[in-house]
Amino acid sequence: MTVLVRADDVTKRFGRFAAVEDMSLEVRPGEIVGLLGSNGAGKTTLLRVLLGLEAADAGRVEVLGDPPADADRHALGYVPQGLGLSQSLSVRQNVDFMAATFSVRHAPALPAALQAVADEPVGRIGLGRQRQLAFHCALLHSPRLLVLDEPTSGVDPLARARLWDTIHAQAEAGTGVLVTTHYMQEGEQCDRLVIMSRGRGVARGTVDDITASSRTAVVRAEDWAAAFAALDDAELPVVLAGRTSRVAGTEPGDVRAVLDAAGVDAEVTAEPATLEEAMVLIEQSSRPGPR
Ligand SMILES: Nc1ncnc2c1ncn2[C@@H]1O[C@H](COP(=O)(O)OP(=O)(O)OP(=O)(O)O)[C@@H](O)[C@H]1O
Repeated sequence: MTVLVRADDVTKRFGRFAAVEDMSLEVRPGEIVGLLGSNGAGKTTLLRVLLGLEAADAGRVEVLGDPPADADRHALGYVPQGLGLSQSLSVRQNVDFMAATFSVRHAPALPAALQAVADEPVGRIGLGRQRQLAFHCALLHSPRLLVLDEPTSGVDPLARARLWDTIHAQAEAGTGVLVTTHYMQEGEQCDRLVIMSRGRGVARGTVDDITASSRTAVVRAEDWAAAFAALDDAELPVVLAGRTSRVAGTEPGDVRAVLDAAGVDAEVTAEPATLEEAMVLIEQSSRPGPR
């Protein structure tokens, strides 16, 4: 099957600092690939290299079989973190501008929420609608590959769900989607994930692949506050989920020993880690050790 975008061992440096190092990934038609990682992991830089907005210092990138600089722009839709809209132009003028850029003769109708503010300058409409507009503009020319950099950051849960409906509809129609996100619930909506840490790819696969090797000790106690306090005092990486304490990457036996020493009666079981817990464990284990 066609590969829409492929990166092989890509490195991008700013001065001596490698923002992206030996990164490889590919996106095929109809799949949603999530690029996850903490702030500064290198996600945006990698997207910019894939789109030809930054030149790689090493490695190879192909967009529909061509180097990014020669890639057919009509095949690409991009929603950057900053949205790329003209703030002083109205909603309708932004759409007209993008339609003209891509020679789109029959632009799809504006969604109702944008129709209501069609003549407002973009700088005066809310962030949720601005994101919706950026999506609308990126999709005007029916791209084969959609690249989204934190597309739902700062929007309310309902607007986020709607944007994800659009992403799924695009993928179902055959568009390949590469999306960065900080929200783990969004990671769970992707077909595959690539996790970056300090510029490198540190894990990849489906959510199940990524969480499979990580376990969490789960503590249920009548005196849940005492259980949490004992585990926290022992400096275990404990978090509260309702009245249950979760200690990712820690053996139940070690957790039980702490609770026994503190005289807290509790049931301790091992469960699969959530994606968020697995991410924290992956991030910790990929940290360089003390020199
Ligand atoms: N033009 C640049 N010049 C120098 N350093 C840069 C430049 N662009 C990015 N960096 C650095 O490269 C690293 C990766 O940045 P990048 O924006 O790619 O990370 P990110 O994973 O997208 O982070 P975030 O989730 O916060 O957007 C950061 O340390 C950043 O400061």
